[in-house]
Amino acid sequence: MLTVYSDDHRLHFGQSELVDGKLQPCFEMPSRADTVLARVRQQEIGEVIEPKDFGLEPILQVHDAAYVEFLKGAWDRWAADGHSCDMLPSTFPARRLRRDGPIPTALHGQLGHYCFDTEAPITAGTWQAVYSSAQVALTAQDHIRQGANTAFALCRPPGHHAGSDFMGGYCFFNNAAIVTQAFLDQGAKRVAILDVDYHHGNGTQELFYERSDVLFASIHGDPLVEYPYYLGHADERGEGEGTGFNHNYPLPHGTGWDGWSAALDDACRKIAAYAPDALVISLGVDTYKDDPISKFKLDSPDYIRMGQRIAALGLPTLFIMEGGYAVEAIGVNAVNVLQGYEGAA
Ligand SMILES: NCCCNCCCCCC(O)(O)C(F)(F)F
Ligand SMILES: [Zn+2]
Repeated sequence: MLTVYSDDHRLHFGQSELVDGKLQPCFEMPSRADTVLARVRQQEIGEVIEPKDFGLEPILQVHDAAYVEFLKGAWDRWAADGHSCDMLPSTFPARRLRRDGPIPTALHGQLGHYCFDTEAPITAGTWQAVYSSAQVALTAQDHIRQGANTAFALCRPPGHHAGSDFMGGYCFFNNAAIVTQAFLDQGAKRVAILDVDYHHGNGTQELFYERSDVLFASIHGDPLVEYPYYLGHADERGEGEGTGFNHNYPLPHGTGWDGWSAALDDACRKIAAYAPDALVISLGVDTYKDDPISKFKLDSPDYIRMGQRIAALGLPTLFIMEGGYAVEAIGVNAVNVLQGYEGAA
């Protein structure tokens, strides 16, 4: 299995994550990608290549142009104002404020407009890192377009919380959505996205919610008790054209393989019935029992089973790296999915 990876991820390392009222370096740190890459190499799962540059066009098929423009110029404006620390929002358009009113000209006003939480710090290298992360995903997708059955996009920063015009939850560009749209723009009739990250892929859901050419299925911590809190319930089944093409599996804290895999089996049945031309996996491994910010109980062998179950669908499959914060185990767990998929485990 081909892996696509870029060292540019290192340009993004937030020092300001607000955890229980105190700022600390972000859990979403460079060593995450380094550990996965080391495991990919040690297990010799396949070639590792740098991304090609597909430009901004595929990103603009998913993300709002003004949002992209803001992201591209944000740090320079922040630095010009004399700042050198991470750029974080502090004011957001909550209910009954004008969310679709005039976008403020003030930098802080724009920042709050384009964020849904304080968990996507913009740093000096963030733009380059997120641009390259999207190119990593697009290069892996291109490998499948050219006939491969599968590929692994070792993306960092992740993407599934990013919507058309907002960042949040360590995410800026929605890599899974960008490659899904690329499949469709290249002629695919239907694409399924299976999000196995511990957190609901609110951005991915939002992007395709009213469409029937993308089926979205997500297995995640129940939003009643888990981030992102405000989307991801089972009653969210899509809207208009998209009704019936969105499937959420919210699960309680403490869920282990038995409960988790029952949801996986149901999601796979729905994906098989949908008969997509391609399958995109938002591969987060923060479902792991020792993950510092998550509360499921999967263990490393479970990720092999996860890969085997996904392989049984017999679809061209593109793995997109999302979350996972137990850095010592992230390599084994992520690559276990890939090896389980390939039957090598
Ligand atoms: N007390 C709740 C703190 C929540 N902090 C933010 C969690 C973000 C999770 C990001 C992720 O793992 O879903 C991604 F895949 F996008 F990286
Ligand atoms: Zn997550």
